[in-house]
Amino acid sequence: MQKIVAVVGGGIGGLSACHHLSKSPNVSKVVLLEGSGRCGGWLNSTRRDDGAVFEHGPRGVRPAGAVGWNALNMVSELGLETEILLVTKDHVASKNRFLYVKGQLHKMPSGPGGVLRTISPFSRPIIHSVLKEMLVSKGKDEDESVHAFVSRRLSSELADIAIDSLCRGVFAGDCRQLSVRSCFPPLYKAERARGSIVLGMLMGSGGGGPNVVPSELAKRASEESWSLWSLKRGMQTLPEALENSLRRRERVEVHHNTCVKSLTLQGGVWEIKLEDGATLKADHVISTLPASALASVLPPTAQPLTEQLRAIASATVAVVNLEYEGFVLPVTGFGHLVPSSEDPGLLGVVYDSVSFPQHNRNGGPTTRLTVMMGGAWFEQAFGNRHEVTQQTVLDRATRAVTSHLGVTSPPVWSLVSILKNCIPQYHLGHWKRLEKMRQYISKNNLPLTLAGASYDGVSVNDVIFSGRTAAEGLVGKPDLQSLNSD
Ligand SMILES: Cc1cc2nc3c(=O)[nH]c(=O)nc-3n(C[C@H](O)[C@H](O)[C@H](O)COP(=O)(O)OP(=O)(O)OC[C@H]3O[C@@H](n4cnc5c(N)ncnc54)[C@H](O)[C@@H]3O)c2cc1C
Ligand SMILES: C=CC1=C(C)c2cc3[nH]c(cc4nc(cc5[nH]c(cc1n2)c(C)c5CCC(=O)O)C(CCC(=O)O)=C4C)c(C)c3C=C
Repeated sequence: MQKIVAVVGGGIGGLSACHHLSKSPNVSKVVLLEGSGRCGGWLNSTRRDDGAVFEHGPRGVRPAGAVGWNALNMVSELGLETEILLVTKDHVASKNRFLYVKGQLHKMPSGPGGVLRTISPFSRPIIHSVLKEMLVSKGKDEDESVHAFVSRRLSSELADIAIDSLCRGVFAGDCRQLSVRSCFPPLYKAERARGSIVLGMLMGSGGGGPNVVPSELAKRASEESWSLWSLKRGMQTLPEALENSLRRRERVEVHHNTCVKSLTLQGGVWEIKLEDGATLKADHVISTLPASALASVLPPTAQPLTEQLRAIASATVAVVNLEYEGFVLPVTGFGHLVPSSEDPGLLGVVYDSVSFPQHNRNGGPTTRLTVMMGGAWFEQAFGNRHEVTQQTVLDRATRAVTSHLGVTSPPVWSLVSILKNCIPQYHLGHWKRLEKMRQYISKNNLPLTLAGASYDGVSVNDVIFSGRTAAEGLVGKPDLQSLNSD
């Protein structure tokens, strides 16, 4: 039977779901419902007339692994190969990543030399913890915080400084609350399978990952050792290209400014009420809304599900894009992260003009930086997120650039964005929550699939893959003949 499928939420997850649904002959209609005036969600780039590009959300995607290949395959299908900007593994932005500890920048140890020697801010060579790790017995708990896991297996110093910072630079979150099982599945699986992270990395943890056939572009990324990619006109180019491609398909409708107000199931069919009072029907809903937003539109009868959805927290991040005249940085690299013990409210600074100088304005040299603040510490740093002023946030960012990087000149351009609830927090027990929710959906035969950043990974790659998994779970994998059938 052919189905009408509604995809709710037009971020990169929803667009990816539609992209894959649109390849299937088993779907009679795909309707994408996006509440805001544009698709793309957190993929949001400001493009200035003078050629400068500033990212408010993601600024780089990793090309590695099956999910990395899958995203590059989509880039290739959209004909965006010539738009790619890349950073290779031998580029300074890949080699130099810094931590700001005790008022100073420290280059993160890399390569054999970095692991064998004592490198500040660490008090002993990392190799000590790595060798000891293989002798530490397996944990007994079904889940553990990232901090507890790393303290137990490696060292509390690595957990306090390096892992604390890493969790702030991926989840804007607190490693004492985040789950190792859900945030870093390869570490958890390595311990389960081999009793050691090191042995798991060396010998593999079994189970394998998803099977993705690499496109020529994905193969190129491996052969040329890319570590990160972006797009010439910014990451927003990707949702724009996806949306344009969907609009060319007869069976797909894309709606902006279409906020879903409620979902009610009647006789196995969803009735979707929109904020403007209109309703539409769908045989199946793929939700890529943040978990709490989905909870607020589901019917009261789905209370066991909404309770679990509401428990998936999210963090607010203040993002400040800054542009300076000339080259003002004392070091060169991807950027620096700040551990929570140093300054809880200041997550770190990305040196955008080092990784992607192509995004600098035309004409004279400039330095582009992004200061990220808040996250799990937002209220502690700024108070109520609805009341904080742009000036307060800007002042805090420019002060950090002065004290961390010695930049005394004022920025020539700046833009402040408060990204409310922008990044899900996979707290301890997240896996159990997912299991409960999916069991509830299956037991109650709800024609509903959960996709997007709230569940199985927050990276752009993970979210694109979640859209594909949701689509293929519903309509199966496409056969080659049905591709481009519209
Ligand atoms: C500051 C920042 C930096 C990041 N950096 C990176 C990075 O460098 N690399 C990387 O891989 N990832 C990065 N990420 C993560 C990644 O960008 C996100 O996890 C991903 O974009 C989330 O996509 P999504 O489709 O799941 O959700 P969203 O982008 O949140 O999309 C959900 C959509 O649903 C819509 N919506 C909400 N409610 C309704 C409703 N009721 N009805 C209809 N529509 C609704 C919203 O308007 C939105 O468009 C970053 C994220 C942030 C915030
Ligand atoms: C809201 C979440 C994020 C904040 C805040 C953030 C800040 C931040 N990140 C870096 C450095 C890197 N981030 C990288 C990838 C990456 N960043 C986020 C989210 C936030 N970053 C995500 C979800 C991802 C994807 C992770 C993945 O699994 O692919 C990377 C590249 C990855 C790598 O090669 O290690 C870097 C580098 C800084 C300096 C920073 C400052 C606050």
